[in-house]
Amino acid sequence: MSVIHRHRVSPWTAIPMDEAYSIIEEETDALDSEKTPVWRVKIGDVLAEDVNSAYNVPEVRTSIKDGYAVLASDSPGKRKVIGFSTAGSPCNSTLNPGECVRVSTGAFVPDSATAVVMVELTKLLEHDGSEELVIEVNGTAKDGQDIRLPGSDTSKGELLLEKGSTIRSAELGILLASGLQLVNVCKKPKVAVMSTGNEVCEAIRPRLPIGHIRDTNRPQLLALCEQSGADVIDMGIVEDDEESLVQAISTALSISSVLISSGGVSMGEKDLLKSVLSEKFGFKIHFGRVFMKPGLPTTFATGEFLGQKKLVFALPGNPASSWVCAQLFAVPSIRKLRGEHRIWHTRMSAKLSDTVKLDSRPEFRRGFIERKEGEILPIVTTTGNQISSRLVSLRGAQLLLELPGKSEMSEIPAGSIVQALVIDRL
Ligand SMILES: Nc1nc2c(c(=O)[nH]1)N[C@H]1C(S)=C(S)[C@@H](COP(=O)(O)OP(=O)(O)OC[C@H]3O[C@@H](n4cnc5c(N)ncnc54)[C@H](O)[C@@H]3O)O[C@H]1N2
Ligand code: MOO
Repeated sequence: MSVIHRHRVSPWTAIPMDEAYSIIEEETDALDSEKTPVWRVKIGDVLAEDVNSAYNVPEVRTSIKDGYAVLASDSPGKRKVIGFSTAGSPCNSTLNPGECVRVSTGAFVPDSATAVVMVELTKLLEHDGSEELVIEVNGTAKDGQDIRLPGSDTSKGELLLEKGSTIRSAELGILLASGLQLVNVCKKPKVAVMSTGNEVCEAIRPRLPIGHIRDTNRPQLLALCEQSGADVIDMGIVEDDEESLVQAISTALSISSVLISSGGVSMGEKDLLKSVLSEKFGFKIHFGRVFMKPGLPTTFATGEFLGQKKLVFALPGNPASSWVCAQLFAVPSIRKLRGEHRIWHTRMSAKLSDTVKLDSRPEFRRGFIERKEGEILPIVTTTGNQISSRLVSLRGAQLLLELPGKSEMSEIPAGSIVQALVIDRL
């Protein structure tokens, strides 16, 4: 299209954030799952089924203490040690009055025993040089004392991990403890990432011609998607012309479920992403602008390619815009594709350290938090100048402040409580 024919007013309504979130949730379907041997399940995998315990834990009565299995009905005094039950070597001798079995923590408690007395409450009276023969128990034991009953930790059939749980170190142990051999794990989405723009160059180039810029969006987006659980595919930099875009997008869609691009979605004559997606691929553009800052021209499209549904996040080229919009839209979508239940960033309250002037659009300022003595809420400070081109406004960002658009209120004073989305470790 020649520049003389470009739109002079955007044909795209800037939709509110909530609507954009709903569309993405609606259009993203969890991918299929596959049966996987439990020993192959990795940190970050998501379960596609509930995991129930295949047996009781513990399976038998076990000792909570290192000590002696006794009859609670015996009075304090001497006990003959008739055997020992250690973890892995159970002893099931029948106890008569005045007898005990030495037990260690986690070991089987003989069926006839009714309590365990810990070693600290006993005295050694006789031994044969290596083994205890007679001990003395100080005080009386309560019925059931220090005995862990079968199924008291988890019972057979109990829900251990819910479908949609992400495997972390604790969940890995719980999964292995379940006794399952195979478990359904969600497949990871393949996400292709490309940068567009004739001025965009590989970041590692030592020198760039005037008017060119280093591609920082693509490495950032690849890292963010990978960190969010996707298998990423680097599609490189694509020139701003229809033919190159069609070619690159076709390749990307043939090997991925999701395409994330940056650049080429605004009002310039080279901003071809929307028209290429709708006219050359027949994709539905669900939104072409969102009433937000940064990221006004953020575009989301879906369509069929080679018989499969594909999602496209065509993000603005400005570095802060592409990264913030990927956090807000692409990350939750990746989480949903890979079967996670909680897909949206956690929201928290924080106290503003400085007064902020509001923009006409709702704004997602980047911030970091500090704890101050005497303050209940964490204090949030923004990362300086928030212009969308300023890459370093992303540095150290833990939160995206959810600031409203300007109304009768044109600023939020220091000390006010604001809502923020948690995007990194606090
Ligand atoms: N007339 C209008 N102009 C602009 C509007 C508008 O509504 N009317 N919207 C502005 C907003 S808001 C944004 S955000 C940008 C987004 O524009 P594009 O997505 O078309 O992005 P480009 O023009 O291709 O690039 C913008 C900016 O970002 C730099 N860039 C691009 N790719 C990369 C990359 N991979 N790594 C680092 N930096 C990149 C590029 O050089 C430009 O400086 O449009 C406004 N304009
Ligand atoms: O919406 Mo844009 O990202 O402000 O420059």
